[in-house]
Amino acid sequence: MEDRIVTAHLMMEDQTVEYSLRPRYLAEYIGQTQVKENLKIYIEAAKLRREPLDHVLLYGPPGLGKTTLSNIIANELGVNIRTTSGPAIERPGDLAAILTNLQENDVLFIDEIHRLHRTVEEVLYPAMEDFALDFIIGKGPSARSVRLDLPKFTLIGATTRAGLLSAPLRDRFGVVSRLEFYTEDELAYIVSRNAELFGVGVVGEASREIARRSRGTPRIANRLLKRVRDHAQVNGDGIITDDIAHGALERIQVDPMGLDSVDHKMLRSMIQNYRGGPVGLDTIAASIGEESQTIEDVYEPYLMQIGFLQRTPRGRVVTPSAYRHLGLPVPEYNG
Ligand SMILES: Nc1ncnc2c1ncn2[C@@H]1O[C@H](COP(=O)(O)OP(=O)(O)OP(=O)(O)O)[C@@H](O)[C@H]1O
Repeated sequence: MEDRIVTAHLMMEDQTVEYSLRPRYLAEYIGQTQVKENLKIYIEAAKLRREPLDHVLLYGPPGLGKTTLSNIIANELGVNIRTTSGPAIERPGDLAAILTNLQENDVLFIDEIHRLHRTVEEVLYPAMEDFALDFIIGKGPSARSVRLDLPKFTLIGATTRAGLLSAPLRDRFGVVSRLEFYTEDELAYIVSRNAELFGVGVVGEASREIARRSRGTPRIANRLLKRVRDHAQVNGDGIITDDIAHGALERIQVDPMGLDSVDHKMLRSMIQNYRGGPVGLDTIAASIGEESQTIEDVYEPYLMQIGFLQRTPRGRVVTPSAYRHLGLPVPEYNG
C-alpha cells in the first residue's frame, strides 16, 4: 500500500507512539468539551454510587480519539479496561468468555461495534440490560433456558457511524456521544504537546501549519508531526521551523487544507466525469478504485465539514468552494 497519511486504520507507527502520547485523564484530553463535561458528571456520579457507569456509545470518524477517551474513562473510574473489536468476536461463546472474566464495574471496550455478528449481538442484550447471560440447555421439549449472572460492567462501544448499529443495540446505551472534528487551535495545541513529548522543538507557526493540514484529526496530526520531525532531523538541526514544516508537508503531498491525493482524485473525477454531481457513492468509489465504505467513513466526512461536498437525495455534489480550491472555474449551473 502506498504511504498514506489519511487512512482509517491504525498503522504500526501509530501504535508505537500511542502509549507515550495518549492522555490519561479527562483534564489532559483536548477539545470535545461537551462530551467531556457530561462524562465528568456521569463518572463522578457512578463513583459516588459505587456502581458501573452507564453504557457509552462513542461515534465519529476514525482517529478522533474514541479509543483514547475510552481508556481515560476507565482510568478516571479506577477500573480495568478490556479491549476488543466487533470483528474479533467471532462466536457468542467468545463474548461469553470475555464477559465472565470481567471484574465488578470494569469497562469492556468494543471498537467497530457495528461489525458485531448478529448472534454475538444477541448475547449482549441481556448482558447490557440485566448483567446476565441466557443460554439454552438441551434440545426439543426438554430444552430449558438457564441464566448466569455476570459482574456489573460498563460497555463502551465505538463506531464510525451510529446509523450502522441495529436499533435494539443502540437503544441499550445510556450515553451516546458524537466526537467532532477538532479545531485548528486544538490540533495546534496537541501538536505542540506531542512534539514536547517526542523531545523535538517546534517554533513559530509550525505547529499551526501542521494542525491546518491535519483535517481535524489528532491521529493525522501525529502522523504529520512524525514525518516533519524526520525532515527536521535530516535536513535541519532537529528543530521544526516554519520552513522545515512547510517544505516537509509539501513533499508529503497534503495540501494546505489537508487534502491528499485521494481527495483530489475523487473531486476531480466527479467534476470531469459527472459535471460535479449529483453522483452516487458507489459510482464515485468505482471510478477512483476505492471502497465505498472508506470514502464514506474517511474522506467524505471531512470534505463535507469544510464545505467541499454536499450530500443530496440524488447523490454527492461538489461545491463551488471545492472548484475554487482546485483552481477550476465554477460552472454556472453549480451556483
Ligand atoms: N482529545 C485529545 N487530546 C489530546 N490528544 C489526543 C486527543 N485525541 C487524540 N489524541 C492524540 O492522538 C493520538 C492518536 O489518536 P488515536 O489514533 O489513538 O485515536 P483513537 O483514540 O485510536 O481514535 P479512534 O478510536 O477514534 O479511531 C493519541 O495517541 C493522542 O496522542
